[in-house]
Amino acid sequence: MSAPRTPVTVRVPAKVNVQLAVGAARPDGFHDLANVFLAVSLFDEVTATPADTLTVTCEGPDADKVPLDRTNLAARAAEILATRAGIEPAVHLHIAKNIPVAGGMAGGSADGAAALLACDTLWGLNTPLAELLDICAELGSDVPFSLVGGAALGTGRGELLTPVGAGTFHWVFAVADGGLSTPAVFREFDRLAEAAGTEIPEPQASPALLAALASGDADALAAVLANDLQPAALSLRPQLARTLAAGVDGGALAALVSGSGPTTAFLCRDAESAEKVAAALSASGTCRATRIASSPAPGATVLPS
Ligand SMILES: C[C@](O)(CO)[C@H](O)COP(=O)(O)OP(=O)(O)OC[C@H]1O[C@@H](n2ccc(N)nc2=O)[C@H](O)[C@@H]1O
Ligand SMILES: Nc1ncnc2c1ncn2[C@@H]1O[C@H](COP(=O)(O)OP(=O)(O)OP(=O)(O)O)[C@@H](O)[C@H]1O
Repeated sequence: MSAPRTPVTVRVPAKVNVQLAVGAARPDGFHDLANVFLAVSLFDEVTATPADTLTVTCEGPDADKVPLDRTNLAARAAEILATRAGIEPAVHLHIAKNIPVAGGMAGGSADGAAALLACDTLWGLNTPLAELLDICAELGSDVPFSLVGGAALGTGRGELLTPVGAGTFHWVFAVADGGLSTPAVFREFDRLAEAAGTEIPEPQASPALLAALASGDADALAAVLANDLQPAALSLRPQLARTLAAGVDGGALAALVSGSGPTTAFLCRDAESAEKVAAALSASGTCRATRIASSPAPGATVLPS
């Protein structure tokens, strides 16, 4: 067990949920999900450097919206890992943030998973993957997927992962002004369901969606994309409907809210079409910025030093 003295940098992807089926609220406040995660090629990087105490810094266009105290998921990951190993979390964590903050793309979760892997490597712990995944689940429902990446079905509250097949797809993401709180979107989902008075069915992964995802057929996937949180996100942020429409008018095969939003995701036929959709979204004035990405992307990865 020898710990490298040089800094360790981990690259970690954002996610989009191509199916997000949400069940009724559980007694613990969480919702059971059938959550088909897809990692996309928008990345944060977390660098762990030996230090006297645990500190966090962040750079990037949204850096001012990222907490630098112990509530940062990267700091929490380092603390939990150090406590389990019986050592001090003597590390400086620097986050190069490219994933939209509070955007429904699991940016904080990504940094938690990246910091965990970076610290595990820096401290030479070689923690087994199953144990790393347990720590990820303790950090948040999306964090296990950020560690493994690719494409996976998440059940339970989203933390129990089964890998699924995925061909290549091209995406545009429209970044909105301001974020949406994930708990607030789930609460709005509950409120809308109660107002509608309908029974919420058990969440089930769609066989048609899994087949379309595996085939790499963008038209087939476009026909079955589904996010049960979308009505709740639109209820809290009605102007997102204009962004969704602008992307479809601009040539996207399909549009949906990414996870709990407010980032919107546009599935495109190919890389060339994605450029055109991004330009149309920018010209529409209905979003703050656009990002082009492809999927699937690898999970948290240590970069060569
Ligand atoms: C919307 C998604 O991003 C889809 O992947 C996730 O379900 C959210 O995952 P996350 O941000 O990691 O969420 P967590 O940190 O685990 O939980 C934050 C809050 O979101 C709500 N929450 C989250 C996950 C879940 N399956 N049911 C929930 O109701 C709960 O109010 C919870 O207190
Ligand atoms: N490393 C981090 N990066 C960004 N936000 C963080 C981080 N750590 C903690 N947070 C807090 O988490 C909140 C949600 O941020 P995040 O970017 O993870 O949202 P999200 O992408 O909507 O999450 P999800 O898709 O998992 O629901 C932020 O408003 C911030 O207060």
